[in-house]
Amino acid sequence: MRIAVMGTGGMGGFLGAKLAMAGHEIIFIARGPHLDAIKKHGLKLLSNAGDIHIHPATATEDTTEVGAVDLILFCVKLYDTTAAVRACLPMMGSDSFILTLQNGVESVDMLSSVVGQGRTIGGSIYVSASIESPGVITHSGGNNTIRFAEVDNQPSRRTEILEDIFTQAGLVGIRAENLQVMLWSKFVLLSANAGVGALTDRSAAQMVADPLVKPLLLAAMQEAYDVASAMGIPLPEGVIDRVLDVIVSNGEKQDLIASQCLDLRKGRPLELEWIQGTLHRLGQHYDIPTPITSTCYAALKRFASGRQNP
Ligand SMILES: NC(=O)C1=CN([C@@H]2O[C@H](COP(=O)(O)OP(=O)(O)OC[C@H]3O[C@@H](n4cnc5c(N)ncnc54)[C@H](OP(=O)(O)O)[C@@H]3O)[C@@H](O)[C@H]2O)C=CC1
Ligand SMILES: CC(C)(CO)C(=O)C(=O)O
Repeated sequence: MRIAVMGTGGMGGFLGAKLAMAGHEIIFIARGPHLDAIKKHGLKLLSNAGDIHIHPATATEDTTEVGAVDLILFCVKLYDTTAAVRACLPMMGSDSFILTLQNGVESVDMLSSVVGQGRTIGGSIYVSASIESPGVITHSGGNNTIRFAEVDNQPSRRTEILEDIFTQAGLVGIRAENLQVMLWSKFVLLSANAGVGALTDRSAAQMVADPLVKPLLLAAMQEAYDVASAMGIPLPEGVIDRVLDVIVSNGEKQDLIASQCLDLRKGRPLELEWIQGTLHRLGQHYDIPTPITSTCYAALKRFASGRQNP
């Protein structure tokens, strides 16, 4: 397949490298020194599961020179969404579709408002990956599972294709039965991990192992669960236990550290508005108290635009 990776960072670099190894034609959309390094030296993925070096790698910032692709993996930070989705338009032919792997629960709607309904599939992924240095991605943990669903929740040729390409690339691609349940199940993990993790500077497994922090993590997960329930999203009852299983079974070496925690350490902008901000606002709207989430939101807000000297 001809696949464009819009945003070759932690997530896009990880997935793009895996799919390139499986034989797909990957066009890495990147910018700045990272783009220069990929053009010169290729893209390196450093991972406990085995390092990969894609060299030469096709990379560009200019999406008008790419032509139509079959699939776009949408992997930019939420604050870059509007500009990046507009830049996807020149790469979209009549059958092209987008799989968004952005965190949060609003990405599909944000993309659809630009590319039109029915072009975007929602996805969620349970891995930790980040840009180590220009041209180099580190994959530090997670279970390599990617779930995805059409907006109407129906199986489709497109979800079959995604199952095939991810599985052939050594990942686990699973069609979810319900988009909102899929997104909110991850949001239960993400909002707690990203909020309490960034405030305490800890990975998920470290928080679970700390008797002072674990109750905060669990309370934050419960808040997301309660907001979802108030919205009528039927999350399975044992979802928090399942999330804890994912965290604990990964162990220290394959630990899930929140990308927001890594971004805070590096002084980068945060996705706070679409994670803690969204949950805080929904809690207020549905009259569900979210004290842990709202505290994280308030405390992290001054770092949301990034810091000059981290
Ligand atoms: N990293 C992770 O472990 C996980 C991340 N996610 C989600 O995936 C999404 C991506 O996160 P992550 O991979 O961490 O982000 P990164 O910041 O690592 O990567 C995004 C990359 O896209 C580049 N970019 C942004 N806009 C453009 C553009 N218009 N043209 C070219 N390049 C562009 C950025 O460049 P620049 O640096 O110059 O801004 C950056 O290199 C987020 O929503 C995140 O929450 C989900 C699961 C896990
Ligand atoms: C690591 C993980 C899976 C959960 O926090 C994530 O999606 C993120 O932090 O971006």
